[in-house]
Amino acid sequence: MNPEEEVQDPAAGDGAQPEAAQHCGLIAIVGKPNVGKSTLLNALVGQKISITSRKAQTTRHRITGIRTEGPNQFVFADTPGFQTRHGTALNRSLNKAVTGAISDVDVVLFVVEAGRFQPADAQVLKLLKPGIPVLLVANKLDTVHRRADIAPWLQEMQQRHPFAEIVPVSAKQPKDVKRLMDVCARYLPRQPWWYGEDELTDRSEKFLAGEVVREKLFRLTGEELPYTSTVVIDKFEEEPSPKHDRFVRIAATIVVERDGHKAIVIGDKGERLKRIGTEARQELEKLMGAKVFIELWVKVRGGWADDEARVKSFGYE
Ligand SMILES: Nc1nc2c(ncn2[C@@H]2O[C@H](COP(=O)(O)OP(=O)(O)OP(=O)(O)O)[C@@H](O)[C@H]2O)c(=O)[nH]1
Repeated sequence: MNPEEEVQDPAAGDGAQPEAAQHCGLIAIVGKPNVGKSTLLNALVGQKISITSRKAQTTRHRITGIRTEGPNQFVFADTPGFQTRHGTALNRSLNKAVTGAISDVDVVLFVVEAGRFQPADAQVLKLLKPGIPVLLVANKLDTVHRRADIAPWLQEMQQRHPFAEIVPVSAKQPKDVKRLMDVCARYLPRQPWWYGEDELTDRSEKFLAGEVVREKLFRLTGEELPYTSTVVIDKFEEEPSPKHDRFVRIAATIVVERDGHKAIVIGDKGERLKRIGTEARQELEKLMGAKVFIELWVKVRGGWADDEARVKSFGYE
């Protein structure tokens, strides 16, 4: 063949699959807060994409992670934990994001804690539409000490919903995650990939910057800070630099509800805020392959979770 005639498929990459053999589909991950959705997504994608934390409600946005392996491209939609105590504008916005994420997908992973089924789980299950296959992912299997206890529970779950399959896993066990991937692969329609083979997320670096700062904020303040605290990226600019291939300047504001929360974030002589900044910078430098300069501010905005317009202005639809 004349080399000039050779046509490269941009989505295919090296050693790629011919388009005709490609499978690709959208997989939604749903479940009540804290069941391990983000941990599972990160394990499925093979790299940290969504932000995890011990605190419930840390995932507020729909985040997609992408994994391409062999002929299969898995496109994952993470969803915010379903908040059952309704009321504030923030919670209404979270619930809307959950319902939005589960329509129009090829398969739903409904994540629960193995051996448990609580009213909040039932509420999420009620949102699932007929017609889309639902896999029951019974996570945190490692916390079930007597495996025999799980059999009656599995039977009970089969009564609750016509699950396409039940997959007990521990999101922290690579072999379980691989098994779950193999199950998911069966639900991907045969169609050309939507993304390049190496792409991991369609979120912008600016979005990831906000998520990384938020993760550090929650990790370093422990249980002291309510989840209504948030992070707004005010500036995200790439600047020319004589010393670095890439140099990115970021300014972010941590928005809290009370003066007392502001003091917690700042810490003794500003130590905590400084650590949040340093840890966020180090992680972003790795993620983006760039030198990063980050400046953090803390502002008090009382009751913002109750104010619909303000919730929108912070990027929650
Ligand atoms: N023992 C054990 N812990 C797990 C497992 N999967 C997740 N966890 C832990 O469960 C907690 C919650 O995990 P997340 O992944 O943040 O949960 P989430 O469902 O995304 O939570 P929201 O963001 O609140 O909706 C974290 O402390 C995880 O380390 C698992 O398989 N076994």
